[in-house]
Amino acid sequence: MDDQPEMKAKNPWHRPRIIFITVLFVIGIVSMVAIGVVQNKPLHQKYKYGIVLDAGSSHTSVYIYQWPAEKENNTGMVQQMDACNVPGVGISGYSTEPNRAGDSLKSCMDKARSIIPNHRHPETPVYLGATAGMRLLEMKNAAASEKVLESVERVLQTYPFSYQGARIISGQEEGAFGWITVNYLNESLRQASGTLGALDLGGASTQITFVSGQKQESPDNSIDFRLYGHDYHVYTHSFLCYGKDQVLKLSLANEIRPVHTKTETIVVEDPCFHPGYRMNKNFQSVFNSPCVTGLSYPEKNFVHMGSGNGTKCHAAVRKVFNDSGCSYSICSFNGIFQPRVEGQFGAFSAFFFVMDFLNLTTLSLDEAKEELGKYCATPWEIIKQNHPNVKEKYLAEYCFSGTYILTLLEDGYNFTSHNWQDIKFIKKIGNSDAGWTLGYMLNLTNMIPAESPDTPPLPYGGYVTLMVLFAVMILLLGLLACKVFRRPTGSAQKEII
Ligand SMILES: Nc1ccn([C@@H]2O[C@H](COP(=O)(O)OP(=O)(O)O)[C@@H](O)[C@H]2O)c(=O)n1
Ligand SMILES: [Ca+2]
Repeated sequence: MDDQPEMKAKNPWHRPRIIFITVLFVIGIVSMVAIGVVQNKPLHQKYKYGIVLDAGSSHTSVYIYQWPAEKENNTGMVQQMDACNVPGVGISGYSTEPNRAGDSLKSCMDKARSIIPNHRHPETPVYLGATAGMRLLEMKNAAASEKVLESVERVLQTYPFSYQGARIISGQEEGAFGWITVNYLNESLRQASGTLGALDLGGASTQITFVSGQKQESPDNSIDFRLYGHDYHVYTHSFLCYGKDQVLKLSLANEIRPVHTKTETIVVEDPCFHPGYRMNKNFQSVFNSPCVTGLSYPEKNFVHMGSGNGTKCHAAVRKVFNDSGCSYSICSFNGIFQPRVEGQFGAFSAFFFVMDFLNLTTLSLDEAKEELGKYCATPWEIIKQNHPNVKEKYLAEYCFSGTYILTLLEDGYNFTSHNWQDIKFIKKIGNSDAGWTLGYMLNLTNMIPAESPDTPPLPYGGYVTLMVLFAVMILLLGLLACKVFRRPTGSAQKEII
C-alpha cells in the first residue's frame, strides 16, 4: 500500500494519459451538445403557404399566410406573410361586366405567385370568400352574382396553386372566423378563459361575436366550438345592411324622403357632413341598394348639403336602429337577441380605420363624443386643407362614420361609458391583420384541432439550454474529479523528493 504513490510517480505515461482522457472527455461533451443542437433544429426552416382572398363590398384584399411545415397544429404558428389590395372596387361592383371581376385580381395574384417559392405552389391552397356586397348582389340579381363568381373562379384557376373554391360566406361564418382569428393570434385559445370578443365593421355588414355566459335564447346566434381541448359557447350576429356605406345610404334616404316632394331643386341638409360641404348627387346612388327601400327616382338629382352638427347627426343615425319589438329577454336592435356584452373586445376593419383617422381610439366614450362633435362642426374647407392627401369622397364621410360607430356601439350593442375601455381598436395582432380570413383558412385546412395536440414537454430553446447546462456541469465535475485524482499523487511526489 505504502509504495503505490511511488509506482504512479515513476510511470512516465501517467500525465499523457490524464491529458488524453480529459481531451476525450471534452470532445465527448462538445459532440453531445453539437448533436443535440443539430438534431433538433431543422437546418432550413421549411414553410408552407396559404392564400385567402377577402372579397369585401368595397374592395378585395389578398392575404398570404405562412407557417412552419412541421408545426401546423400549434396555436400562433400561422402568420400573415403579405397582404395585397386589389385595385378598384369590390367584385360585386362588376355586376354589369363580370369578366372584369376576375381580371381585377390578377396583379395581386401575380404578386402571390412571385413571393411564394415555386416548389410550394402546387400544394398552396387558395380560397376566395365574398362577404356582404355579394350577399346583397345575390339578393338583387342572383344571375349576376353567379357570373361574378364564375369570373373570379376562372382567373384563380389559371394560377399554379391548389384552387379550393370561391363562394359567398354567411354572416355567421364571417363573425365566427373573425373571432377565431383574433383569439388564435392572441394565443387565448389554449387557456380556456379570457377570450377576446370580435367586432368587425365592413361597408355592407357588421359582426359582433363574443363568449357569453348568459343563456343563449336564439339558436341562430349561437355557435359551439371545441378548440385545443376547450369548449366555447359563442354568441354571434351579422347585421346585413349595417356596414358603414349602407347605413350612410339608409340615413340619407331618411333625410331625402321628407323633402323630395316639396321643391323642384331638392336640397338635403345633412348634420353628418361638414358645414360648407355641397355636392350634387343622384337618387340612384342612394336608392340603388336592396338595403334601401321605398322611393326610387333614378333620374332625379339632389344637393347634399352639410350642416355639421354632432348632436343632430347622432339623432339622425339613431333612426336606422329599430328599438321596438324584442321577443327575447334582451336585444341589441331590430329585434335581434343579444346578451349583455362581456369581456374584452377587439374592434377591427372600419372600426379601426375610422377611429384611428379621427384619433379617438384611446379616449373615453364622453371624450370621443366631444371630440367628434368638434370635428363634425369644422368647416369643409378647413378639413380639406388639413388632409390634402385623402380622397375627398372618403374625407367627407368620417364625421358620419365616426358618429355611426359610436351610436352602433352604445345604442346598438349597449356598450356604456363603464365598459368602453374594454373595446380595443386594433388593425393587427403581431404581423397579421385582424379579420375573418385567417380563421377561415385555419378551419378549412384543419389547423385548429378539437383536442390539444401533444407537444414536447420542453420547447426547443429550453431543451438546448438544459443540454448545455448539463454538459457544463459534467465538464466541471470531470475537471474537479481530475484534480482530486491528481492531488495525492502530487503530495506523494513531494514527500519522496
Ligand atoms: N383604409 C381603409 C380601408 C377600408 N375602409 C372601409 O372599410 C370598409 C371595409 O368593408 P368591406 O369592403 O370589407 O365590406 P364588407 O363586405 O365586409 O361589408 C369599407 O367601408 C371601406 O370603405 C376604410 O375606411 N379605410
Ligand atoms: Ca369585410
